[in-house]
Amino acid sequence: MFTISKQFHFSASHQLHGLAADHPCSRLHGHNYICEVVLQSDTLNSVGFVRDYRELSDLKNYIDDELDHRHLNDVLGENNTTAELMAKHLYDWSHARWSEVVAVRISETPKTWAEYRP
Ligand SMILES: Nc1nc2c(c(=O)[nH]1)N=C([C@H](O)[C@H](O)COP(=O)(O)OP(=O)(O)OP(=O)(O)O)CN2
Ligand SMILES: [Zn+2]
Repeated sequence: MFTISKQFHFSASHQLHGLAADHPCSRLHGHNYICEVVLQSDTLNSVGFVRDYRELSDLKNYIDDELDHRHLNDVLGENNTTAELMAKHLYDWSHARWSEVVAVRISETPKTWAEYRP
């Protein structure tokens, strides 16, 4: 099995709901996010790629246009904007385009990662 991944960086604000009132993440705040998309395949194309990293540029465009420097609560509607749910959102978006996508990981801080892998 071959595994490749690529990271996409963006900055955005959010506010989590359902937490204790004194939880800092109940307040409006922001992160420098990293989205890492993971692709796997048993086979390689004629060049030797699972998929050309450059073919993932539509995800970069989506992140730049729809998520970067935006308020994620507005983008995701009523949904909470936890890292777990952001990973699921970006997995669904990516897997619909590239069948080799098996997981998406989201980092909000240098110490944290959340992964969605069905
Ligand atoms: N399982 C999850 N826990 C938390 C999430 C999340 O998305 N999933 N999100 C947050 C906050 O939005 C934010 O990520 C803060 O995280 P935290 O680790 O508390 O960040 P700090 O820099 O304040 O942590 P330190 O321990 O002070 O370094 C919270 N939890
Ligand atoms: Zn946060």
